[in-house]
Amino acid sequence: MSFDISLAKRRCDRLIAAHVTAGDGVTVLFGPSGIGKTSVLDMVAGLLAPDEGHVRVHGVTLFDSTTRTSVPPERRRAGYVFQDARLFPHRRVEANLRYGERLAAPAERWIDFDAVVTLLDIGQLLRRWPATLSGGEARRVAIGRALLAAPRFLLLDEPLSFLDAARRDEIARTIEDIRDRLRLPILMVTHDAAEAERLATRIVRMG
Ligand SMILES: Nc1ncnc2c1ncn2[C@@H]1O[C@H](COP(=O)(O)OP(=O)(O)OP(=O)(O)O)[C@@H](O)[C@H]1O
Repeated sequence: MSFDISLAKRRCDRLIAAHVTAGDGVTVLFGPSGIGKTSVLDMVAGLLAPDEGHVRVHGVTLFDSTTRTSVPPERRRAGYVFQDARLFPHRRVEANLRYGERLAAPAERWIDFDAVVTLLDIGQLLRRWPATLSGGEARRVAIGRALLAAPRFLLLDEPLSFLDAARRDEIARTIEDIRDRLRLPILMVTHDAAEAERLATRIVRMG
């Protein structure tokens, strides 16, 4: 089982709850804006504390309220790609990627710099500053930085939002490549039904 997640949290008078049991591939959390999809990714990553529940990935417990287990975020081996890329603005693309690489213990690395650059087709961007990148380019670099940190799973928050049709297709193909070639389990959030249909191995509806 890739993901075994059951979480609940009260936030601003809203009860956020998610139940996911999923094998390999892309698991899409689908639901309307404000239902708590990003909050669920934050809880899986360890950035937000659930009120109760558990998070297990590949059988490893990352959080369990009954045993008061909570693995710190930096030890969860999550590759979290935020909706707004969050590249370091004062580092060139290559330095952003190298930052991810340095987060991975050498023994845990399963993909190297050149393979990531090829997979994401970002070789021509390495000397550029983040401020000069298009939305789609910035997102590809953010995915690359996440992969270089040797994650055991990826968390993608609205990876196709705010892009034109051609760029959306590009990122969608990248996600399909990661799903099919790297075989990395992906938990992805979207409120777009077509996006969910295209990429999902399974869809978990919230709300
Ligand atoms: N930092 C915060 N502090 C308190 N409440 C928050 C915070 N961030 C989000 N919320 C609330 O938690 C609820 C879920 O928000 P969340 O962003 O997880 O939803 P979402 O489904 O991802 O929405 P969207 O698709 O608009 O990003 C909302 O009611 C929101 O107002």
